[in-house]
Amino acid sequence: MEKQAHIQLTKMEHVTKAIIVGDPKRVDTVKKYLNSPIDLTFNREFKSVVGIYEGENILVISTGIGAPSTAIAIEELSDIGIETIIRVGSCGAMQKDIPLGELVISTGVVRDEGLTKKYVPADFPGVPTLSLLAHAKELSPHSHFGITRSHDGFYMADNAETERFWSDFGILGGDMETSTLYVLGALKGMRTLAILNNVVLFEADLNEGVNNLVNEAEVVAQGEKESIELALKLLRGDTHNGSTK
Ligand SMILES: O=P(O)(O)O[C@H]1O[C@H](CO)[C@@H](O)[C@H]1O
Ligand SMILES: O=c1cc[nH]c(=O)[nH]1
Repeated sequence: MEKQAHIQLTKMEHVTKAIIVGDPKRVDTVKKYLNSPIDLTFNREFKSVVGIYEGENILVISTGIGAPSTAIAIEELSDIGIETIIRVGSCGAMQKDIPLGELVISTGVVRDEGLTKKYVPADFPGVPTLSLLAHAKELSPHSHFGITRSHDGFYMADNAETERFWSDFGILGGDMETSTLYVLGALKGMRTLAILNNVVLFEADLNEGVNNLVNEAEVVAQGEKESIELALKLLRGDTHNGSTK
């Protein structure tokens, strides 16, 4: 099998489970939790490592920011035999009562980005795999479970207004990749879940929050740690026996 054009990976024996992250730097953070990790590739925004967590082979790969590069990663991961993907991402809270460093687990997603509509109309729901979601609730009952929104950017003039609009419907948090994961995952028969670490308080300064993440400020670093540990436990317990749901 030839290498996939962007992720530059080919099928690996007994590797069917993956963690995706936005930031290539987070791949190295997840790597610390794996036994016998092997650096694979770093092409464009797609950095990858494979290693073992409690006997399970786990591929970790970055997607970069946003729907297009995430869709490319998911397509190519599907082509190399990945069946289960958990996103370990960051988000901005869209409700006042979600503190920094707490986890938002997306039970469904508003598809407010452009890319997935090129695959399937907006009426198609963006939802995770029920068994992964139920297991996450069991392992992390204190996390915030609810609907999230994926978007295409922050710097539009009406961004604050748009966020308030969606917040009023009870949306918990915003990111840029979950809808792509859920929609493409469903279309491709993959098993998916998104776990998001809150790095920006609702209506607070985006720069400050995202800089906290970049600088590994303690409160968001703790959330990142929890999200990684939860994803690994879920992947470890994910016994799908060839079934996609
Ligand atoms: O931290 P990651 O996983 O990249 O997730 C969030 O952070 C980026 C924006 O700062 C977007 O990719 C958004 O989805
Ligand atoms: O506010 C935020 C922070 C991270 N990622 C987002 O998409 N939004």
